[in-house]
Amino acid sequence: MLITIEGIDGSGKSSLLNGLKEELSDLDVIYTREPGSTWIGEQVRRGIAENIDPVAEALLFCADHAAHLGEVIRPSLKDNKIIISDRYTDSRFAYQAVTLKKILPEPMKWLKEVHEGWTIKPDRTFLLVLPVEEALIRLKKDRDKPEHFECGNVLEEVLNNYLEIAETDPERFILIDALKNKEEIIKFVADCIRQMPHKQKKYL
Ligand SMILES: Nc1ncnc2c1ncn2[C@@H]1O[C@H](COP(=O)(O)OP(=O)(O)OP(=O)(O)O)[C@@H](O)[C@H]1O
Ligand SMILES: Cc1cn([C@H]2C[C@H](O)[C@@H](COP(=O)(O)O)O2)c(=O)[nH]c1=O
Repeated sequence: MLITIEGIDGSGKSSLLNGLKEELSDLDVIYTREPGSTWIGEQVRRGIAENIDPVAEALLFCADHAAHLGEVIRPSLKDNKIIISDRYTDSRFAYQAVTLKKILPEPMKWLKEVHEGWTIKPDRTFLLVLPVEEALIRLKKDRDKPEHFECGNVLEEVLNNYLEIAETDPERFILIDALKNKEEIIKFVADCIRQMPHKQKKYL
Protein backbone atom coordinates (compact mmCIF):
# COMPACT_ATOMS: atom_id res chain seq x y z
CA MET A 1 0.00 0.00 0.00
CA LEU A 2 1.50 3.29 -1.10
CA ILE A 3 0.61 6.42 0.86
CA THR A 4 2.00 9.85 0.06
CA ILE A 5 2.09 13.10 1.98
CA GLU A 6 2.06 16.31 -0.01
CA GLY A 7 1.85 20.04 0.59
CA ILE A 8 3.73 23.27 0.07
CA ASP A 9 7.05 23.95 1.84
CA GLY A 10 6.48 24.36 5.57
CA SER A 11 3.02 22.76 5.56
CA GLY A 12 4.08 20.18 8.16
CA LYS A 13 4.93 17.08 6.14
CA SER A 14 8.08 16.13 8.06
CA SER A 15 6.35 16.76 11.39
CA LEU A 16 3.47 14.51 10.32
CA LEU A 17 5.82 11.77 9.14
CA ASN A 18 7.76 11.88 12.41
CA GLY A 19 4.53 11.72 14.39
CA LEU A 20 3.30 8.76 12.34
CA LYS A 21 6.51 6.87 13.12
CA GLU A 22 5.50 6.96 16.78
CA GLU A 23 1.75 6.61 16.36
CA LEU A 24 2.08 3.63 13.99
CA SER A 25 5.08 2.04 15.71
CA ASP A 26 3.23 -1.29 15.98
CA LEU A 27 2.93 -1.51 12.16
CA ASP A 28 5.67 -2.49 9.74
CA VAL A 29 5.89 0.75 7.75
CA ILE A 30 8.56 1.85 5.27
CA TYR A 31 9.11 5.63 5.57
CA THR A 32 10.67 7.27 2.57
CA ARG A 33 10.87 10.60 0.73
CA GLU A 34 11.52 12.50 -2.48
CA PRO A 35 14.03 13.85 -3.21
CA GLY A 36 15.59 10.67 -1.84
CA SER A 37 18.76 9.87 0.02
CA THR A 38 20.56 8.24 -2.93
CA TRP A 39 23.35 9.99 -4.90
CA ILE A 40 20.68 11.12 -7.39
CA GLY A 41 18.74 12.73 -4.53
CA GLU A 42 21.94 14.49 -3.48
CA GLN A 43 22.35 15.86 -7.01
CA VAL A 44 18.75 17.09 -6.92
CA ARG A 45 19.46 18.97 -3.69
CA ARG A 46 22.63 20.38 -5.25
CA GLY A 47 20.60 21.45 -8.29
CA ILE A 48 18.06 23.17 -6.04
CA ALA A 49 20.81 24.95 -4.08
CA GLU A 50 22.54 26.12 -7.26
CA ASN A 51 19.32 27.23 -8.92
CA ILE A 52 19.93 25.21 -12.05
CA ASP A 53 17.94 25.35 -15.28
CA PRO A 54 14.28 24.42 -14.57
CA VAL A 55 14.19 21.68 -17.23
CA ALA A 56 17.39 20.14 -15.86
CA GLU A 57 15.90 20.36 -12.38
CA ALA A 58 12.61 18.74 -13.47
CA LEU A 59 14.44 15.88 -15.14
CA LEU A 60 16.65 15.38 -12.07
CA PHE A 61 13.50 15.12 -9.92
CA CYS A 62 12.19 12.52 -12.41
CA ALA A 63 15.49 10.58 -12.29
CA ASP A 64 15.27 10.60 -8.51
CA HIS A 65 11.69 9.30 -8.74
CA ALA A 66 12.77 6.47 -11.07
CA ALA A 67 15.53 5.47 -8.63
CA HIS A 68 13.08 5.71 -5.73
CA LEU A 69 10.65 3.39 -7.53
CA GLY A 70 13.37 0.88 -8.36
CA GLU A 71 15.13 0.88 -5.01
CA VAL A 72 12.31 1.39 -2.50
CA ILE A 73 8.76 1.51 -3.83
CA ARG A 74 8.56 -1.55 -6.12
CA PRO A 75 10.48 -3.92 -3.80
CA SER A 76 8.43 -2.79 -0.78
CA LEU A 77 5.13 -3.16 -2.62
CA LYS A 78 6.15 -6.64 -3.72
CA ASP A 79 6.74 -7.44 -0.04
CA ASN A 80 3.23 -6.13 0.65
CA LYS A 81 4.55 -3.39 2.94
CA ILE A 82 2.88 -0.14 3.89
CA ILE A 83 4.96 2.69 2.42
CA ILE A 84 4.61 6.32 3.46
CA SER A 85 6.45 8.81 1.28
CA ASP A 86 7.12 12.46 2.17
CA ARG A 87 6.52 13.94 -1.31
CA TYR A 88 6.08 11.93 -4.49
CA THR A 89 4.86 12.49 -8.08
CA ASP A 90 2.31 15.16 -7.18
CA SER A 91 5.19 17.39 -6.02
CA ARG A 92 6.42 17.45 -9.60
CA PHE A 93 2.95 18.21 -10.95
CA ALA A 94 2.43 20.99 -8.41
CA TYR A 95 5.91 22.60 -8.41
CA GLN A 96 7.36 21.97 -11.86
CA ALA A 97 4.12 23.05 -13.52
CA VAL A 98 5.07 26.45 -12.05
CA THR A 99 8.84 26.43 -12.66
CA LEU A 100 8.38 25.29 -16.29
CA LYS A 101 5.56 27.69 -17.04
CA LYS A 102 7.70 30.18 -18.95
CA ILE A 103 9.53 27.47 -20.86
CA LEU A 104 6.88 25.02 -22.01
CA PRO A 105 3.42 25.81 -23.42
CA GLU A 106 1.68 23.08 -21.36
CA PRO A 107 3.97 22.08 -18.48
CA MET A 108 1.37 19.97 -16.61
CA LYS A 109 0.62 17.94 -19.75
CA TRP A 110 4.35 17.48 -20.37
CA LEU A 111 4.97 16.38 -16.78
CA LYS A 112 2.13 13.84 -16.92
CA GLU A 113 3.46 12.44 -20.20
CA VAL A 114 6.99 12.17 -18.82
CA HIS A 115 5.69 9.99 -15.95
CA GLU A 116 3.40 7.86 -18.08
CA GLY A 117 4.02 4.12 -18.27
CA TRP A 118 6.57 3.77 -15.46
CA THR A 119 5.38 5.53 -12.33
CA ILE A 120 3.07 3.95 -9.72
CA LYS A 121 0.03 5.87 -8.54
CA PRO A 122 -0.35 6.14 -4.77
CA ASP A 123 -3.31 4.43 -3.11
CA ARG A 124 -3.92 7.43 -0.86
CA THR A 125 -2.51 10.96 -0.70
CA PHE A 126 -2.80 13.25 2.32
CA LEU A 127 -2.57 16.86 1.21
CA LEU A 128 -1.69 19.35 3.94
CA VAL A 129 -3.47 22.54 3.03
CA LEU A 130 -1.90 25.60 4.63
CA PRO A 131 -2.28 29.28 3.67
CA VAL A 132 0.98 30.48 2.14
CA GLU A 133 1.38 33.34 4.63
CA GLU A 134 1.33 30.84 7.53
CA ALA A 135 3.80 28.56 5.73
CA LEU A 136 6.19 31.49 5.28
CA ILE A 137 5.94 32.35 8.99
CA ARG A 138 6.67 28.74 9.96
CA LEU A 139 9.59 28.53 7.52
CA LYS A 140 11.15 31.74 8.85
CA LYS A 141 11.17 30.19 12.33
CA ASP A 142 13.32 27.29 11.00
CA ARG A 143 16.26 29.54 10.24
CA ASP A 144 18.64 26.64 9.68
CA LYS A 145 16.50 25.30 6.83
CA PRO A 146 17.33 26.84 3.45
CA GLU A 147 14.18 26.90 1.40
CA HIS A 148 13.76 26.46 -2.30
CA PHE A 149 10.79 28.79 -2.55
CA GLU A 150 10.76 31.69 -0.18
CA CYS A 151 8.66 33.59 -2.64
CA GLY A 152 5.00 33.53 -1.65
CA ASN A 153 3.72 33.90 -5.22
CA VAL A 154 5.34 30.69 -6.33
CA LEU A 155 3.95 28.80 -3.34
CA GLU A 156 0.51 30.30 -4.01
CA GLU A 157 0.58 28.79 -7.52
CA VAL A 158 1.93 25.51 -6.19
CA LEU A 159 -0.91 25.33 -3.66
CA ASN A 160 -3.49 26.02 -6.38
CA ASN A 161 -1.98 23.26 -8.51
CA TYR A 162 -2.22 20.85 -5.59
CA LEU A 163 -5.87 21.74 -5.03
CA GLU A 164 -6.66 21.27 -8.73
CA ILE A 165 -4.91 17.91 -8.82
CA ALA A 166 -6.83 16.83 -5.71
CA GLU A 167 -10.11 17.85 -7.31
CA THR A 168 -9.47 15.58 -10.29
CA ASP A 169 -8.84 12.56 -8.04
CA PRO A 170 -11.12 12.85 -4.99
CA GLU A 171 -10.95 9.12 -4.20
CA ARG A 172 -7.20 9.25 -3.68
CA PHE A 173 -6.84 12.59 -1.91
CA ILE A 174 -7.64 13.42 1.70
CA LEU A 175 -7.29 17.13 2.40
CA ILE A 176 -6.02 18.14 5.82
CA ASP A 177 -6.43 21.56 7.37
CA ALA A 178 -2.77 22.13 8.28
CA LEU A 179 -3.71 24.99 10.62
CA LYS A 180 -4.94 22.39 13.09
CA ASN A 181 -2.53 21.31 15.78
CA LYS A 182 0.13 18.72 15.01
CA GLU A 183 -1.18 16.04 17.39
CA GLU A 184 -4.70 16.24 15.98
CA ILE A 185 -3.39 15.91 12.43
CA ILE A 186 -1.12 12.98 13.31
CA LYS A 187 -3.94 11.14 15.09
CA PHE A 188 -6.38 11.73 12.20
CA VAL A 189 -3.95 10.50 9.53
CA ALA A 190 -2.85 7.50 11.63
CA ASP A 191 -6.51 6.50 12.13
CA CYS A 192 -7.19 6.82 8.38
CA ILE A 193 -4.18 4.62 7.62
CA ARG A 194 -5.29 1.98 10.11
CA GLN A 195 -8.72 1.90 8.51
CA MET A 196 -7.38 1.47 4.96
CA PRO A 197 -7.89 -1.99 3.52
CA HIS A 198 -4.40 -3.45 3.12
CA LYS A 199 -4.85 -5.96 0.32
CA GLN A 200 -2.24 -7.72 -1.78
CA LYS A 201 -2.02 -6.00 -5.17
CA LYS A 202 -0.04 -6.88 -8.25
CA TYR A 203 2.64 -4.36 -9.24
CA LEU A 204 4.98 -4.39 -12.23
N1 LIG B 1 0.27 21.73 12.76
C1 LIG B 1 1.26 22.58 13.01
N2 LIG B 1 1.03 23.69 13.71
C2 LIG B 1 2.02 24.60 13.97
N3 LIG B 1 3.30 24.44 13.55
C3 LIG B 1 3.59 23.34 12.84
C4 LIG B 1 2.59 22.35 12.51
N4 LIG B 1 3.17 21.38 11.78
C5 LIG B 1 4.47 21.74 11.64
N5 LIG B 1 4.73 22.90 12.27
C6 LIG B 1 6.01 23.64 12.34
O1 LIG B 1 6.20 24.25 11.06
C7 LIG B 1 7.55 24.15 10.66
C8 LIG B 1 7.63 23.41 9.33
O2 LIG B 1 7.18 22.09 9.54
P1 LIG B 1 7.77 20.86 8.74
O3 LIG B 1 9.26 20.93 8.66
O4 LIG B 1 7.17 19.62 9.30
O5 LIG B 1 7.16 21.16 7.29
P2 LIG B 1 7.51 20.53 5.89
O6 LIG B 1 6.26 20.51 5.11
O7 LIG B 1 8.19 19.19 6.08
O8 LIG B 1 8.54 21.57 5.30
P3 LIG B 1 9.49 21.41 4.01
O9 LIG B 1 8.64 21.13 2.84
O10 LIG B 1 10.14 22.73 3.92
O11 LIG B 1 10.45 20.28 4.32
C9 LIG B 1 8.28 23.44 11.81
O12 LIG B 1 8.81 24.44 12.67
C10 LIG B 1 7.18 22.68 12.52
O13 LIG B 1 7.46 22.47 13.90
C1 LIG C 1 9.96 16.01 -4.85
C2 LIG C 1 9.96 17.41 -5.36
C3 LIG C 1 10.33 18.47 -4.54
N1 LIG C 1 10.31 19.72 -5.03
C4 LIG C 1 10.73 20.86 -4.15
C5 LIG C 1 9.87 21.11 -2.97
C6 LIG C 1 10.83 21.72 -1.97
O1 LIG C 1 10.87 23.12 -2.21
C7 LIG C 1 12.17 21.12 -2.34
C8 LIG C 1 12.72 20.06 -1.43
O2 LIG C 1 11.74 19.30 -0.82
P1 LIG C 1 11.67 19.20 0.82
O3 LIG C 1 10.50 18.31 1.05
O4 LIG C 1 11.45 20.60 1.33
O5 LIG C 1 12.96 18.59 1.28
O6 LIG C 1 11.99 20.54 -3.63
C9 LIG C 1 9.97 19.99 -6.33
O7 LIG C 1 9.99 21.14 -6.78
N2 LIG C 1 9.60 18.95 -7.14
C10 LIG C 1 9.59 17.67 -6.70
O8 LIG C 1 9.24 16.74 -7.48
